[in-house]
Order: sequence, then C-alpha cells, then structure tokens
Amino acid sequence: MIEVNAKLKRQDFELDVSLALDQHVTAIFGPSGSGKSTLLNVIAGISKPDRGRVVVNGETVFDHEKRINKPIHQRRIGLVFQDARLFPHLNVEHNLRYPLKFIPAHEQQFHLRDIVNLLEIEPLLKRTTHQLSGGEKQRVALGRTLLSSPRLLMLDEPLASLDESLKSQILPFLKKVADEINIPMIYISHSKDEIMQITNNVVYINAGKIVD
Ligand SMILES: Nc1ncnc2c1ncn2[C@@H]1O[C@H](COP(=O)(O)OP(=O)(O)OP(=O)(O)O)[C@@H](O)[C@H]1O
Repeated sequence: MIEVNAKLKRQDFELDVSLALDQHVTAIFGPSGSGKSTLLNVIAGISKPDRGRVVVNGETVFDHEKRINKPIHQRRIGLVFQDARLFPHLNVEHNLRYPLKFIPAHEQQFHLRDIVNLLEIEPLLKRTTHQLSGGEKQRVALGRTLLSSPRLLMLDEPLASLDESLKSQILPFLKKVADEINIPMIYISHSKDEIMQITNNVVYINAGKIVD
C-alpha cells in the first residue's frame, strides 16, 4: 500500500495530491506536464514536497511535520526510465549483477538466473551495452532494477523512446513482470493503449491534481 499526501509548488505548477494505492499494479495516466513524473519523484525521494506525507508499505518515508525525509537509497524503490541508463563500462551481465553487491544475500528476492529467464536475455549477457537495441537495453534495465530487490517498482514512460514495433516487443515482458513478480508496481504513461495492456487500475492526473 502506498499513501501519498503531497503539495509541491513550482513557478507555474502545483502538485496537490492525496491518494492511496492498494492494488498490485497501478497506472498513472495524464497529459504531458500534468505532474506524473513529479508524483513519481515525490514517492522515490527525488523531489521533496513542501507539505505532506508519503508511506510505502507501512513505512513513513516522508513526513513534513515530523521532519522525516528518507534518502532515495533507503526507500528501496526501483526506477525504470525512458532511457535505460545502463553503465556503459560494464557488459550486460555485470550491469545485472551490480545491485547484488549492495544487498545482503538473505534480502535478495531473485537469482540472476530467474531474471535472465524471465526477460529472455541470456543471449545478451556477454554483450557491451553499445551492442544492444533500445528494446534490449530496456529489458536489461528492468532486470537490473528487479535484481535490486525493490519493495516498489516504478516505471516512468519506459517505452516512450521506442518505435511502435519495439514497443510491442517489450510490452509482453512488462506484462509478465506485472503478473508474475511479487512487487507492487506503478506504471506511468500518457498512452492509454499501453496502459490498457498492463492494468485496468488507472489513476488520472491533470494539472497536478488527481481527477476522478
Ligand atoms: N525541476 C523543475 N523545475 C521547475 N518546473 C518543473 C521541473 N520539473 C518539472 N517541472 C514542471 O512541472 C510540471 C509537471 O511536470 P512533470 O514532468 O511532472 O509532468 P509529466 O506529466 O510527467 O509530463 P510528461 O508526460 O511530459 O513527462 C510541468 O509544468 C513542468 O514544466
């Protein structure tokens, strides 16, 4: 369960949201500039609200009044962005293994092998990141994020930079992660078609406010 009560004012924009997400997968949908990424950043700890409270799986990660503001890494939230942000100096396998170094073995939710099989990336393991297509990069980025054993997975327009044919190749993998992986997921997109393939549970945001 994710609870967000947050106000954040910028020059030409105000985020003012109050929402409780209790489904396994939630999509956040809204037009460009409506505040989707800002909301995600507030949950992740990248942006600090002026007021409010954020609770992730029972843990208060932000509370303005109580002066709680857990740093990003302590929130244990996995983020996947439009650009894969892989480490260019590491090959695919080492990108995937990277987060495992920081998590004690008993806290690791997945083995490398499970994720490699789930995302069908075995043939890519020895490649450098420059030898991957955009869609392959996104699968590796998703795998690396899962291997960080997050307690919440947030994807911010993960398909936005891919062409239509690559999108349709990656969507089944996102669906598989949504259906088979036991981690709550927030999926941000401005594409209704894309969202409908992932979940029926949609939160609409417009001009910084949740719309019923
Ligand atoms: N760092 C910032 N400083 C000032 N204004 C910002 C900053 N980041 C975003 N904004 C503004 O806040 C508003 C919400 O932006 P946000 O990125 O959350 O929207 P979005 O719904 O994710 O849009 P998109 O679908 O285009 O990515 C926009 O008006 C944007 O211009």
